[in-house]
Amino acid sequence: MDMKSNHNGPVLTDPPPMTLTKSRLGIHSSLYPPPGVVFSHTLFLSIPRKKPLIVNDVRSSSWLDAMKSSSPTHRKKAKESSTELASTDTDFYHSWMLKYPSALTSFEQITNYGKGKRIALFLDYDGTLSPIVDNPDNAIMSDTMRAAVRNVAKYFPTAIISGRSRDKVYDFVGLTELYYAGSHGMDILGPVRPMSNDHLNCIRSTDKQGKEVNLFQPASKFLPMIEEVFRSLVESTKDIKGANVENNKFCVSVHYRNVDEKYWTTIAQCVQKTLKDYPHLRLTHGRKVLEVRPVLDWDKVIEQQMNFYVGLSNCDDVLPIYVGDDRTDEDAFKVLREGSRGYGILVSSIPKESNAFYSLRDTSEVLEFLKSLVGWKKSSSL
Ligand SMILES: O=P(O)(O)OC[C@H]1O[C@H](O[C@H]2O[C@H](CO)[C@@H](O)[C@H](O)[C@H]2O)[C@H](O)[C@@H](O)[C@@H]1O
Repeated sequence: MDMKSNHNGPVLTDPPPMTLTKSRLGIHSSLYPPPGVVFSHTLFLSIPRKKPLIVNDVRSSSWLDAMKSSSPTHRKKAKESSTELASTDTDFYHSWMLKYPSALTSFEQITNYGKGKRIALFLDYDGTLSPIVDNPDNAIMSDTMRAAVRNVAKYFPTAIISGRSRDKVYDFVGLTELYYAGSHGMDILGPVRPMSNDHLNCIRSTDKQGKEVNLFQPASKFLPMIEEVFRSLVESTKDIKGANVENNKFCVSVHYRNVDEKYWTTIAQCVQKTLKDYPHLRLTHGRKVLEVRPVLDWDKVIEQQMNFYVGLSNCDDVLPIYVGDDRTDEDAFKVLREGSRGYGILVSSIPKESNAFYSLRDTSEVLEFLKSLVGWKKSSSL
């Protein structure tokens, strides 16, 4: 595992991603040249390397820079929602949108590509379906958004992908007709299909309603380690006012949104100290959150997720659309972009570099986009 410093600060990375092909995604589109490579059914869980983890010293400015840039501040957010946006900010946003056009104004272009294909929707939860709030337990989804998600799922296979534990995100969304992927895709529950997902090393299980389901947990052996790390981080951060450690089953979130900025280094030091004892875990940055997760080949995890939902048969006609706001969603955007396979849509009210194709400003635009998809589907099937 290498330690790489980029403009976002230090991120512990997995081995360099293998070249992605459409056939590796297992779902092809006639929009792009045919791959000519046969999809392999191998299980992709990579074995963590024994090499000791090298973590950059948290006192280096890159850690703090990454932490500071991980989400707009309250002041910035207030300004963004104001109708009196400074004209320079507006200009900056509009020039950024030339690179990441609005998925609403480009809707016709997206649906033109989607004609004759099955659109599969992947929706992030926090910041995409529910607005970012100070307390993670209060990230409630509006009834209007729930109705829109329920509606869209009638027409397109729809999955909620979250960094949270699967149970927690299910409790927030509460729709049985969806697929749920918790812990950034390390915990997926889905229906049993004919020609099942056996090649993905799924196990049969039953859901809360007692229905038979497929369960995909590529990081199950990390469970005791994550539990241990969770307890250790709760203990080491207990005296930092505002710090909140969330157990997301196969990963742990250390929130610093409510911590005074002068203690951010202390938070980072706690995480760094813990990670030193666990070379098979890595750190990623989210929105005012440090996330500890297993070292896995993330391209493969994402690839498998997509195969899990859409299946491998008749997959040439699938167009995946992934909507998300976070740095962790970038992994999925990258897989879609590099495989020239589908569209990433970044939800952001501030300009930022992304692997997405399109953008939406906030959750209200996500709502509008979902409604538009339903409207388009209804009118096209008349
Ligand atoms: O993949 P996601 O569904 O976007 O999950 C990513 C993290 O989301 C949550 O944290 C974020 O949202 C909170 C509520 O709005 C906010 O308080 C926090 O600052 C954000 O980072 C969740 O609590 C984390 O566990 C997820 O990893």
